[in-house]
Amino acid sequence: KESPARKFQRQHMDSDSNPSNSSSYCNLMMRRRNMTKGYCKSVNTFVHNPLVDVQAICLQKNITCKNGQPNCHQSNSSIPITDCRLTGSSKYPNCAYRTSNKMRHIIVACKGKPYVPVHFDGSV
Ligand SMILES: Nc1ncnc2c1ncn2[C@@H]1O[C@H](C(=O)NS(=O)(=O)C[C@H]2[C@@H](O)[C@H](n3ccc(=O)[nH]c3=O)O[C@@H]2CO)[C@@H](O)[C@H]1O
Repeated sequence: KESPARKFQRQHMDSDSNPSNSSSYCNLMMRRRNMTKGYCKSVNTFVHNPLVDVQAICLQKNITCKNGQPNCHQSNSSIPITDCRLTGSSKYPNCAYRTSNKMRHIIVACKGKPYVPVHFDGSV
């Protein structure tokens, strides 16, 4: 069974690539990372920093998550991300995404021992 930490890495980590402004990045990556099975995941962010840098965000002060839980943390610097957003004309199983590269502070929820990212809460 996939752990929450591994699921976060599968869904949100892409340290090896720079934010590519190729419009096919999201179409490829959403499939490759298994987020188009059964339904097209509507919004997903990939983070392009090394995993250790994203794990270090859990050491920042606690802030409230969107769901009200108190275990979120915001990166103190802005980092390169790629937001993937389903297009209106997308028809399952052909999930079509708009790819947008951004520099943002990201907000993650952390959990467990070791205390690591398990959920992407948003970016600012
Ligand atoms: N405090 C917590 N502590 C611990 N765990 C917590 C906590 N909160 C949730 N989980 C868990 O996380 C799991 C999960 O998948 N939550 S999810 O909201 O659907 C994820 C969002 C995100 O993937 C994506 N999105 C969204 C915006 C954006 O900019 N970029 C972007 O990628 O869209 C998704 C839907 O919004 C779920 O098992 C829930 O129980």
